[in-house]
Amino acid sequence: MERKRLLLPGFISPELCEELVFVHKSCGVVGYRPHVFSTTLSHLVATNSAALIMPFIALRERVKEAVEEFFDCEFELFVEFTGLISWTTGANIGWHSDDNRDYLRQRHFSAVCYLNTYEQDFHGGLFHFQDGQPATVVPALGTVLIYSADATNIHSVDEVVDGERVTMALWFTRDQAHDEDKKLIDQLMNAMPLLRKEKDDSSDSLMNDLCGENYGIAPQPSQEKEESEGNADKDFTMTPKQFQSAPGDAILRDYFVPAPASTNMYWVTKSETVSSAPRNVGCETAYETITPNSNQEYDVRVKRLATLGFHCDYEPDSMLEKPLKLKYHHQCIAYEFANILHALQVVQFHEWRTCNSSSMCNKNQHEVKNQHEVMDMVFDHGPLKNQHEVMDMVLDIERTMVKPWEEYMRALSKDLLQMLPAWQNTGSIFTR
Ligand SMILES: O=C(O)CCC(=O)C(=O)O
Ligand SMILES: [Fe+2]
Repeated sequence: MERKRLLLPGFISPELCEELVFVHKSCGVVGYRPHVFSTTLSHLVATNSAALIMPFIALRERVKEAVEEFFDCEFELFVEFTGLISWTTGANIGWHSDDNRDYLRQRHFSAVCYLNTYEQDFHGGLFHFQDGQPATVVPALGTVLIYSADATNIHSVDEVVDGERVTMALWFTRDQAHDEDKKLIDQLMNAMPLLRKEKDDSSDSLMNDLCGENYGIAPQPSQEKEESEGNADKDFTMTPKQFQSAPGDAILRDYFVPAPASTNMYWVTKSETVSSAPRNVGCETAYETITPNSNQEYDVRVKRLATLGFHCDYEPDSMLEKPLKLKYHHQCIAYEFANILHALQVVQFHEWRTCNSSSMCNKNQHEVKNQHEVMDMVFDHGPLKNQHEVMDMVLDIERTMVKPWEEYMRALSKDLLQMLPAWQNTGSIFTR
């Protein structure tokens, strides 16, 4: 019988699953159907977060190779779509095949990568094939499900009844005209500020720092010396040896500060509501969980921050894209974020790295103190001396949260800048 589906448990490491969930929870927008959120690679590039495509690249390539091997079509496929998709309470999909619309006919194979686990992270959301085996797929962190996108694989997904079900969806095509890589490479070449033709001396200097001699940019010792002296009081999170010439803040910000998409892409409306304007929601409004309540409208970024205890006062239309400060419960935090997306990325990054979820925390329990516990200790308990110590450790948001995030983004940016010329030359996105 012709092969039509394959289940690969444990295909993705727990660490990578958690990293991709971090990307989704800090960058995702409202999806194509109610209760669904999505993060496409092209959206990451468009919101000045191109570095965050890096965690996808090797996995995307490995899944493509697994699909080609299983369906015996080595070197014939192109990735047509890559995206993180999450389903919250109420989301479901009835019987369908993945190529069931005229504009989807180019989709030949599907891969669903499960990034979290049934009955641990969400309830409901089981996957079913209409006929054949397996009849039901139970989503489990790290599992990849591969199937042909045609009518031999009619499937459905039960309604999610609680929590947030996160996947990476990939579609593959034999039709080069629908190759996602080419479009992404073009978009990257236009979006990366330091690769633009009009780049100035300071961007050359940053390129040198990030990429060494890969770009053939001559070092500028005298200028570097001046710059590093001029920025002597600034710590850009690199050791002096790695990073002798600190670039100007403006360039660094160009690199790392995300640029939000339009507000309506983050705004979840009541499905019944047709045209009401977004409500002005103050920071005291309770947003305990991402699980949407059909009676509420909300900005998904504000809600995700609130889920982790961080609140901001804002006017939906104007303030979120401007510099803003957060409160942790009722305590003001002095650090000013460039915009709400910046705040969300930093907070979600810290949550991921100090997380309470599966693998990492189990491994590092004695080393990593849960953010919430520490914060609660700061504000509610403990002798004053200890409070000060903990305050020093935690409330210095810039040092404990912003800088580690910058360091992570810098490392990814470096990898991206190093890969981009090869991607451009070959017209395809690959790691090796
Ligand atoms: O998330 C899943 O398990 C499958 C989703 C699906 O069928 C689709 O997006 O077409
Ligand atoms: Fe589907």
